[in-house]
Amino acid sequence: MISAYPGTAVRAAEQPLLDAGAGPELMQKAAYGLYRAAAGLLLRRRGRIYGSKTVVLAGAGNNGGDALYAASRLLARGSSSTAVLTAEDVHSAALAAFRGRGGKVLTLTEENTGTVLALCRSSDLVLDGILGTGGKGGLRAPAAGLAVLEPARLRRGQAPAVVACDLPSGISADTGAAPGAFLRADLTVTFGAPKTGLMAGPGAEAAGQIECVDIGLSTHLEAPGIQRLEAADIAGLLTVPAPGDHKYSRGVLGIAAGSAAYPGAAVLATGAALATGVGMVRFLGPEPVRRLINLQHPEAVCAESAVAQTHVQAWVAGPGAGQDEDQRQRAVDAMASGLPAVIDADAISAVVSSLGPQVILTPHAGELTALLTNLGKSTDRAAVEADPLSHVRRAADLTGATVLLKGWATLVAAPGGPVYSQAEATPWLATAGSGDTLSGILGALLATDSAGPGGPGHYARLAAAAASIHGRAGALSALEGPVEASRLPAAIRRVLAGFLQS
Ligand SMILES: NC(=O)C1=CN([C@@H]2O[C@H](COP(=O)(O)OP(=O)(O)OC[C@H]3O[C@@H](n4cnc5c(N)ncnc54)[C@H](OP(=O)(O)O)[C@@H]3O)[C@@H](O)[C@H]2O)[C@@H](O)CC1
Ligand SMILES: Nc1ncnc2c1ncn2[C@@H]1O[C@H](COP(=O)(O)OP(=O)(O)O)[C@@H](O)[C@H]1O
Ligand SMILES: [K+]
Repeated sequence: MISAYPGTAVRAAEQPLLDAGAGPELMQKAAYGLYRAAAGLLLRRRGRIYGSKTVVLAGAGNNGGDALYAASRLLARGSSSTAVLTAEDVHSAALAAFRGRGGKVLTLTEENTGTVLALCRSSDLVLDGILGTGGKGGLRAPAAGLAVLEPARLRRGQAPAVVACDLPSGISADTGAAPGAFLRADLTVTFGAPKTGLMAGPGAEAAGQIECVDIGLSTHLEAPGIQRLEAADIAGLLTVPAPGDHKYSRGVLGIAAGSAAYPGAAVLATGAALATGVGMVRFLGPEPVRRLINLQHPEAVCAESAVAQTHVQAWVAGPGAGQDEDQRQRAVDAMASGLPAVIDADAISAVVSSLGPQVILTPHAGELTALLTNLGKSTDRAAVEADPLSHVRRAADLTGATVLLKGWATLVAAPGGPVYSQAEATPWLATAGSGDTLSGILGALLATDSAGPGGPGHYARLAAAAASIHGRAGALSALEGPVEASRLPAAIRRVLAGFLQS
């Protein structure tokens, strides 16, 4: 499990160490970690550090100091380096060390921004030390003019590797929101602990890969703001059938999905649930959808009954339900049943407040916007996308349900906390029907959950595990070309086989 902390909490944890005079030592530890990561990247990209070209973007604070000290170490290994100062005063000792190793220095102005961008683009590595946890708002001029710099991962052809020092400059270390211009990185080397701003919203997209350098803060940190499940955590959440099990004891999942208008969503949710592994799927829906389900999945047991007459351990309701009134009623009944229930897509419009954490809402940003607006907290999609962490927390607190907000980094908030973030996905998953398969995966995890409620955040953990399995399946599928939702179940089976063998 990876634990992330708001920038403000990390600064508070640093304070006793700073008061004890350990500031310079902490900075040297941070700079050494940054240098090691940057040197590793240079070695992977060009085989050696000697002869490489680096640019350090250095702002007024300690973030600039870290980056300048790291670049000094690269200078000592034969890299040529230019420091571009984005503020009048930068960390004087670090700048002196950089100059002492033969680094060149220039000051950024609006007039020379074009030249500096060209210098960055022709270099091997750019170290972003403009702003760290002390940043307020987006990048200001003239540094804002550097926000157009694209890191290598977003550009085919020649581009520098961009390494962010502690966090991408211009991103809120607490929320991941981008109040204005910000820089994107290939790799973020963060100090003390990952910041929550690296795991949500624009911050998660801007960070690229995340590497954490231990500078000895862990004993000073309290409750994390965001957690991220790793492979071992997910493997521990999966229920494997025991020798004495039968199909009913393994867990039966009820799926109320699809409509005459959108039958395919029901097939995708059912296929993903079966691939994740359940004792049985009981499918409820109109006759043409049932026929299609049975053609694709003969093992699904189909009926047109109501939720109250259907004995299951968990529900999925909503994918492809469209305006079908019977499916809408089934979603309402599933939410009221007290059983774990995934409420997706069109069924999210039937959500009221006073739900329990066993109800898991799975909106994308547009659906979350509509949900919050229906609950009297009017917002718009741009605001949700700019700061998804605050919005997903608000939705969980308002409804009492667990809320999974889909995106590049999928966030899951339990009412009152905790929050999980999973970012194993690929943008190739942004394809119609892919969300329906996520519902099926999560439904299967809920139906087969042998651990039961198990304390606050239990359902959020299962939802985070489902998002991770979905993301990994998407990434695996994308290795063979563009992702088709109907091919995800095969990839889900491979991902799960990997977890179960480990
Ligand atoms: N403390 C420790 O123990 C350790 C800390 N470490 C490192 O220190 C970093 C935090 O350092 P920091 O506190 O100096 O803040 P930092 O983000 O570098 O810059 C603040 C300066 O920027 C300015 N500024 C603010 N917003 C701005 C904007 N939008 N656009 C332009 N300027 C803006 C602001 O000026 P002001 O806004 O107040 O006028 C102020 O001058 C942390 O991320 C980590 O890298 C490591 O070495 C490990 C040990
Ligand atoms: N840019 C992206 N990068 C990674 N995953 C994404 C991206 N955009 C969307 N996804 C994922 O794709 C899925 C899309 O779900 P959704 O919009 O509900 O699709 P549908 O309703 O068509 O099934 C979600 O799991 C989401 O997290
Ligand atoms: K930075």
